[in-house]
Parts: sequence; C-alpha cells; structure tokens
Amino acid sequence: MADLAKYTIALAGNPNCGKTTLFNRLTGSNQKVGNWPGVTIEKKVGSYTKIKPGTSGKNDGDKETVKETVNVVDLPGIYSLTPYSAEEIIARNYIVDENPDLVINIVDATNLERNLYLTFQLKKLGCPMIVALNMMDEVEQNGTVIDFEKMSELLGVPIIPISAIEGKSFSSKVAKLMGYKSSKVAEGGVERLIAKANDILDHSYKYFGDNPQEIPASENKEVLSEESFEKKKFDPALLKNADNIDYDEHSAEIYGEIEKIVSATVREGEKQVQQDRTSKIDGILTNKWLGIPIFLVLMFIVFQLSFTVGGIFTDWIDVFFNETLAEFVEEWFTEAGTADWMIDLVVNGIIAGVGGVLTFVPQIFILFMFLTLMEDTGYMSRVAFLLDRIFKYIGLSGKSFIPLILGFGCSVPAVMAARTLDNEMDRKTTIFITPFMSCGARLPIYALFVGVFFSNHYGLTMLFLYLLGILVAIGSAWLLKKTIFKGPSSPFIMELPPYRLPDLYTYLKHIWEKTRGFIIRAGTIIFLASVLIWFLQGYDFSFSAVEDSADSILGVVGTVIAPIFEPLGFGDWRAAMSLFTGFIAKEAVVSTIEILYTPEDFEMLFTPVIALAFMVFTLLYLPCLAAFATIKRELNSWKLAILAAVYQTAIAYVAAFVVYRVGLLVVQYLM
Ligand SMILES: Nc1nc2c(ncn2[C@@H]2O[C@H](COP(=O)(O)OP(=O)(O)OP(=O)(O)O)[C@@H](O)[C@H]2O)c(=O)[nH]1
Ligand SMILES: [Mg+2]
Repeated sequence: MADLAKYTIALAGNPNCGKTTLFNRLTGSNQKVGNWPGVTIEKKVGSYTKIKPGTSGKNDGDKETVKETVNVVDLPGIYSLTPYSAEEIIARNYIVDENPDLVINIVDATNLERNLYLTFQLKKLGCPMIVALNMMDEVEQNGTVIDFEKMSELLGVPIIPISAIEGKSFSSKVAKLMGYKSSKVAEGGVERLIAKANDILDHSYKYFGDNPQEIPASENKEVLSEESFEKKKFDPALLKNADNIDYDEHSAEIYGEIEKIVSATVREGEKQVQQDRTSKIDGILTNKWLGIPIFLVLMFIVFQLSFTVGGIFTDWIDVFFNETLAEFVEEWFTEAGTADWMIDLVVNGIIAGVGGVLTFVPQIFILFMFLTLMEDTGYMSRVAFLLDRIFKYIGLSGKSFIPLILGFGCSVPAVMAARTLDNEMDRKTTIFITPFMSCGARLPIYALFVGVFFSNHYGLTMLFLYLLGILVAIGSAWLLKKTIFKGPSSPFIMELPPYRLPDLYTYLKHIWEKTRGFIIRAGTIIFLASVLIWFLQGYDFSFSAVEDSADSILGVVGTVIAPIFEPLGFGDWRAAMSLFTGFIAKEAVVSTIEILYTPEDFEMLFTPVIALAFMVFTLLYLPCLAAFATIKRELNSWKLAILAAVYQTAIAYVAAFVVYRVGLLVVQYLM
C-alpha cells in the first residue's frame, strides 16, 4: 500500500451542514460534531483507501491489487470565499492555496438558497468539485422532492444526494431505531459519493469553470489509458488569480440564479417537520421568562443525577481501589518481600492518587452525557441565545457563550473555540473568562468535598459553584470590556439550527472519548503527579525518608506558603500544596489530598465553610498548565497570558475570602 497519500479531497460547505459527520463516515474518524455553526475550527485530516484503477483483477493472477490513499480534509464551515474570522480563513486558504484534487461541496438540502451561494463561488474558483446534497432524510420527511439531474445540469456539477447521519452500517441501523426516517433517495449515498469521487480522481475529470458547457458530458469523458495514467491536477494557473477574484461580484445575480435553479428543481412538501418541531420546543425552552429557569433546573437535575446514580458506582470503585486492590497489593508485595518504601509508593501514592481520581469517573460520565446531548441536539445554541440579552448588556457577543459552554468540558478546546469570534477584543475577553467555567477536571474536587460536607445538598452546591463560575465570567467580561479590551462588539448573528436527535452511535462515541480522555489522564499525568507527590511528602531535602510528612520537602515548602491561605480558612500546608499540584492538572488536587490527608485529618481540618471556600478557590484560580499554554498560544502574548492567570488567581482569592467570611457569619448567627 502506498504510504504517501496520492490524492486529497477537501470537504467544504456552510457551517453546520454536516461536513464533519461525513468526514467521520468517510475516514472512520471521531471528530467533534455538534448541532450549531462553528464546531470545526481547525482543518482535520483523515484518509480512506481506494483501489488503483486497473489493478483490481480479482482472479487475475498477474495483477495484484494496489491501494491508493486518499486524504480527506475536513474544513471549518464558510458562507463564502470572502471570509472574516480566523477559522473561515483556514478553510478558504486551504481550498485556494493547497490545490486539493477534488472539493466535495456539502450542501444542506433543507437550506438550498443559502448554501448554493458558496457552490457558485467554488465554481468561480474553478476547482474540480462534486456537490453532496446532505440532510436528505429531513427533506424527505417534509415530502419535498428534488430533481437532482436537472439541478446538476443547471449547476454544471455532479450532485449526489446523501444523508451523512445515516452513513453506513451500524450507524444507519441505530439511526432508524432512534426514530430517524431513513432516506430512500440517499440510501447508499455515501458509498455512491465515494465511488463518484474515486471516479473523478482516477480519471482527472475536470468539472469546473463558470461555463457548464465545459463540463464533459458523461459519454465523452476523457478516459485515460492505464499506461498514460498519471495524476493530473486541474490547471493551477486558474487559481493564480484566486486572490484577485471578487467573489461577491454580481452577488445579486447569483442569488437570482440560485432562486431560478431552486424553483425549477425543488417541489416543496406539505410538511415542515423540523421547523414545526423546533418552534414547538422553542416556545418553551427559549421562552423569555422560562428559558433561563429551565436551564438551571436541567443543570440541577444533572448534578443530582450524577450524585445519586453516579454515586452508586463511585462507592463501588472507591471500595475497589481503597480496599480490594490496596489490600491485595499490600499482601502480595509483603509476601514477595518487596521493600516497604515500594509498598508505600504503590499503595499510598499511586493507588490512593490515581484511584482517588478514577473514583469520580461515573460522575464525569453523567455530566458529559448531558453536555454532549446539549451540544448535539442544538439546545446549546439556545442557551447562548437566552444569554445574549445579558451579554449584549455588558458589550459582549452572545457568540462568546459557545466557547464558554465548551469550557464546562475542558478549557483547552474552549479557549480555541473563541476563534469563531471575528471581533478581536471579544475574542480576547472570551479567552480571559473561559477558564472560569468549571471544567470536567474540577468536578472530582467538588465531588470529593461536597460528598463529605454537603451530601444533603449535592445538586444545589454544585449548581452554586457552576453558576458562580458563570457570574464571575460575566462580571469579568464587563470589566475587561470597560478597561483593557475596549471596543464595540459585533452583533450576534448565530442562527439557531433546528433541533436534531443526535446520531446515537456518534453520541455514545463522543461521551466515551471524553470519559476515556479523563481515564487516560488519570493513568498518565495523575499517575506521575501522584508518584511525585508521594516522593515529596515522604522525603526531606537531603532525600532521606521522614517520619512526619510535615518535615518533608512538600511539608517545609507548604508551611512557608500556607499562611497566604490562612485568611481563606485553609492555611494548612497540605491544602496549600494541593493547590500547587493542581496547576499540573486539576484532578491532581484530589490526588494530593488523598495522599496527604488521613480521612480523620481531612474531616477535622475542613469544615463545610472552609470546604466551600476551598472549592470556590479551585473553581476560579489559574487553570491547568495545558489550558495556560493554550491561552498563551491563542493570545499570542506571554504578557497577556500571565495577566490572565494573575487576574484569575486574584479573583479566586477575593471570592474565597468573601465566601469564607460570609460563611462564618452565617454559621455564627444562624446555627
Ligand atoms: N438529520 C440529519 N442530520 C445531520 C445529517 N448530517 C449531519 N447532521 C447533523 O447536523 C449537525 C451538524 O453536523 P456537523 O457534521 O457538525 O456539521 P459541520 O458542517 O461539520 O459543522 P461546522 O463544523 O460547524 O461547520 C449535527 O447535529 C449532525 O448530527 C444528515 O444527513 N441528516
Ligand atoms: Mg465540522
């Protein structure tokens, strides 16, 4: 098999038209799909293999099968080739500069008028292309009929109707089970699309030019002989002018043309299934008064579920690590005559540290289930819409809310998602405030503390922490927009996609990927952090073992630092050091606590008020190393990145102080 890719196909289309869904189907990848525009912000490359023409003589002894690799590039969505924001420029430049051998232009068939504009521009550019008319399942549900052949003739490009979500095999069966009306027209569409793409690649058919007459009619396509076969790119000279083309020239005429094509080829159905469903659901979920309370109640339910349902599994895992596994290893090692320090490292370092984090996998899993569902159904863009009113008031675009919600998962992709904001000041502000959104890695910290100190009010305490994060983010945005990132904000133009059932297969795969990521972190970075913490708490500066961990390296350093946190209630050196290891990864706070504290000490040194102040501090203080590095990269400035970290930590300090003091007063007067 050839190692180097022989061909490259680029997937181009409007935002939210299903490019990544198709990409995942074509290449077996698992890139992020979500029901809102602007999910993909970087180009992603995957590949599939095809058989080299003339080599597939199955029973022909002479000819072995030679496979060729076709690279498929998933691009961010664009409305036109005159792009505005960073991720649109990536997509546009890829098509213009990298000369892909073929562009598959994915068109949302439920929204032809808007989507075909890009098709016209791609034609203007002159690259070889096919149109994949996606979402055919939805088109058919409405009873709409499209005359593809005629449309293909009028447009001058081959058109293949597909339903990327039904894709192939397992997924399509699950899609049906989930209530998807499978699309008759699009059945096998993805396979037909691949065949057509291969056909074009094999024969270097050139479908391009503004002039449909130039497109070879199917019967007199130039078929290359096997010997003379060589990869032929379309004439790059055509693209030399790519930068000089005024893509928006004659846009009124183009829209006129599109209207003609659509009215000549589309017979609208009677029903408007998606629209009706969407407006019904939106009547409640985006209601002016009910919208936000419903969102809060949903969050509360999720936290409560993660505690009650996840809690059952959490207990089992806890018993497994702290009793079954720890005892087994200890016995086994003792019998084998393993050195005491080694037993201590494995049992009290690794098992306690890594196990302490893994205990919370079920809780994380349930939270991810909800967040992913929010993203996949389209509810997330509604929340953005609801909060737009508040955001507008503070001068920030509602678009900022998407990176913010992604921040509930992990700050790294969330900070990157701020690229979708075209306004530079809005983008920087969003990057600054995204880490205030409580990421998944912080959940184990709360789960640990809330489980011990607030088990009767689990959902409420969690909701309080998450809301505090949101409020601090909003307040900070207001402050930043008034000071260092002054400037007008761009209007919110995100369209609300129709509600869609997620494709169960992709959905489960996404949750699994996220959970797996969490488990892998526990096995790698938390593993190493646990070993390090174990060493630092067991040895002093001359590397000799210490009896009392207060004399250890960690103990000595911690004792110097701890007074800083005294006013916040947790001036204990162990708590202080856990905040430091938390910079490596947030879960390491839990590992450190598990390694350093005995359960008795833990419950004695923390009270509910101190626990709350501690959680508030971990919620708001500087994010982990990976997030910090991302912030630095995206802001492209050490100065700003450090400023962000200092700002976040200062806010955390003040907030934890307030919570602690107010908490003490409340306890004093009420209890
Ligand atoms: N009903 C239906 N939904 C689809 C189909 N293809 C994609 N979707 C859904 O459309 C939404 C958007 O899909 P994506 O693949 O993320 O779209 P994209 O074009 O990559 O979007 P951006 O990366 O934001 O530009 C998701 O909710 C998909 O599940 C389809 O054929 N039928
Ligand atoms: Mg995408």
